[in-house]
Amino acid sequence: MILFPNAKINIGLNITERRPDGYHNLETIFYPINLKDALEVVKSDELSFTSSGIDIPGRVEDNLCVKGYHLLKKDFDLPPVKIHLHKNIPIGAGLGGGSADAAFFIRLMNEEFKLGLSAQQMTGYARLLGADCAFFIENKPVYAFEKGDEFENIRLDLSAYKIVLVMPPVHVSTGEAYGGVKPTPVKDSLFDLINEPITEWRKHIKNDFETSIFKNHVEIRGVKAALYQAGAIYASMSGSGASVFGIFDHEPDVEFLKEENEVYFV
Ligand SMILES: C[C@](O)(CO)[C@H](O)COP(=O)(O)OP(=O)(O)OC[C@H]1O[C@@H](n2ccc(N)nc2=O)[C@H](O)[C@@H]1O
Ligand SMILES: Nc1ncnc2c1ncn2[C@@H]1O[C@H](COP(=O)(O)OP(=O)(O)OP(=O)(O)O)[C@@H](O)[C@H]1O
Repeated sequence: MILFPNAKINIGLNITERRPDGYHNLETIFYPINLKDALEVVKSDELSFTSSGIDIPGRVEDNLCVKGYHLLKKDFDLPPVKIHLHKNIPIGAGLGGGSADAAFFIRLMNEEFKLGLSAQQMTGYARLLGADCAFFIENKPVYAFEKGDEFENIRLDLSAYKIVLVMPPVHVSTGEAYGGVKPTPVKDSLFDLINEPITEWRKHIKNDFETSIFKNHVEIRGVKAALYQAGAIYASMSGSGASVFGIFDHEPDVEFLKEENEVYFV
């Protein structure tokens, strides 16, 4: 069976406090976008993992799909499988690519081997693999809070707009990004702010990671400025970076950004 795990963007991201477990409480809007990996799983004689496309750093046993297999294997009598991942979603981008692979792997195994897991149970497994993973089980626009793994449904449809995603030639690790932020409680919640017209978002909706990441990586700040110059209604870094997205009400001319960056229309 083949599934196509998609990326997400964060519209606003407020890091509100440090938790006793070393993680941070936050609030953000997760929005799924049309940039996808391809994940294939077939029954086999032994467990294996291969990948193509963008190179994935790290050991095979640390790949979130392989970790997902071992997690489910604890509770279910699973046969060995051959996993192949074609990687299109940039890594170290704040797009949740690895997390999407993990969640879609759980969904795929549930369907292929009739594990009978509900969405809520799959979300429980996904949460154990990473804070971002849980979102990709239901994979619809949500307001997320706590570690980013508790959700409230929202109505948000950006299909009438053009979303341009820019990946500068820089990778930011999630750990590095959290290390640079001073948690601050919020006055106005994103849960309400997201209902304002998009033309108002620029004034009120921010990503707390930008301050420190822009200091260390001026080229990322440059991309955001360029998207506004090209006429974006709203532009922001996604998650912990390094990708930056712009929301436009027209097809923008962003040819000039392609010289230095990867550019996607999502
Ligand atoms: C930046 C975001 O992408 C926003 O959606 C996420 O918060 C990151 O989620 P993720 O990559 O799934 O994170 P995990 O793999 O669970 O954790 C990576 C590292 O990020 C930090 N981390 C992550 C999530 C969170 N709420 N607080 C944290 O402090 C921790 O240092 C952790 O060791
Ligand atoms: N299936 C996978 N795809 C990509 N990276 C993976 C995968 N499984 C494990 N990883 C590991 O995760 C690391 C990427 O995580 P990182 O948080 O830096 O980037 P990200 O893709 O932007 O994710 P996020 O949006 O959650 O921050 C890689 O260095 C890699 O070692």
